Amino acid sequence: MTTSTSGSRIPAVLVLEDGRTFRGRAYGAVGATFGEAVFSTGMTGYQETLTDPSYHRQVVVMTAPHIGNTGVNDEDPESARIWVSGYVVRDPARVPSNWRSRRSLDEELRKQGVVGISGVDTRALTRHLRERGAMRVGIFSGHALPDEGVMLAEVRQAPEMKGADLSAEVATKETYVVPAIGEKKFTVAAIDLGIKGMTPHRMAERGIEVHVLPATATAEDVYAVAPDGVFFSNGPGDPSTADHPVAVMREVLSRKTPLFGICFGNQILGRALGFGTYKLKYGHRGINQPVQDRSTGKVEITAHNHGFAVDAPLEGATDTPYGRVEVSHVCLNDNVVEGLQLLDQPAFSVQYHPEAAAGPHDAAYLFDRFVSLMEGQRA
Ligand SMILES: NC(=O)CC[C@H](N)C(=O)O
Repeated sequence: MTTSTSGSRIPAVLVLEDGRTFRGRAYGAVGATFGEAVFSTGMTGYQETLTDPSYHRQVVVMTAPHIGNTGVNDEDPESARIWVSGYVVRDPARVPSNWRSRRSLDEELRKQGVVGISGVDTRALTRHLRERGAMRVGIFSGHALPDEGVMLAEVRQAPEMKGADLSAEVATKETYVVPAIGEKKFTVAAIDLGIKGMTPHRMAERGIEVHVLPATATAEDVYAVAPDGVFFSNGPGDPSTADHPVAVMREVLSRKTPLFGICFGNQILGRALGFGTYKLKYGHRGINQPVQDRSTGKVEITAHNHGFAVDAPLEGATDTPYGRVEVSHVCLNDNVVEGLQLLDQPAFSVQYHPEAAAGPHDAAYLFDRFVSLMEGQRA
């Protein structure tokens, strides 16, 4: 039997920056942590969520009440470590059960020093965040907790997500290559702004050799790999700070190289084309978000993790220095822009996660569209 904090008696308290508090018990590491409080509606896929670098500096609240049921395996992580800065659950599994499970989730959180809290009414907390918006939060655990006023002051001193430039903190420092599976058909330069492991894998499955470059890569670095296409990844932080990738993308657009972006990559395309980005009240996070592909009219259920969005006109084409652009995808819950498609050159992006880790596979066709753009360029 592994020791577990899921039955822990160590007190913990969650303090929101507006002064609301929730009491519970320590889960994972014991200590104090800070971040932006956000909620995820995924019923499964907690390992993918925890290890998605886009969650850097966020404290994730799980709306699904039972977390940890399938333990922790060695196959599902999306990167080499847990990135969330804190984790909030209602009722952690006392005994994980799955053929792939190697250890319990609370053990893994402790091993990686991630402070969490359990026994919280995560529905009430989520409703609060939905009404008031995402905000800073602290989790404090231990037998001798500071006064509430002290904790609140610490929460209010933590950095905000708005204005945060975080890609370089999570991205690879060195270029690495993910080989094509089977016959190699294309080379893609992928700018790592916080890339999830499944993304190059989805490309590799389609015969693409993926050169994953650091967030600081220049256009020269990109073209040094002689790419058939260029990809801009997901990543943490505020897209309004991403001036360097925006400049690199403009170079790619001016050369008309096939281009695909996911999530942060979509926001960077928006900015490269001259649109603004803004912070959503509480964002989209989970694996059950309905999106419409306006080119086919089809509705897909998709995985999301974004707190910012592109401010582009939903109807009609907009003229940009790189030709006309249309909003290709919209979220059916709130009409947020979920994709951009250039009409006069081979470039597009989506705000959500076709790599589906975790999440439904409805949007896998987007990787095929990227392949078609690269084929079209060769024809
Ligand atoms: N998953 C992502 O790429 C997120 C993009 C950006 N950090 C946001 O919150 O909107």
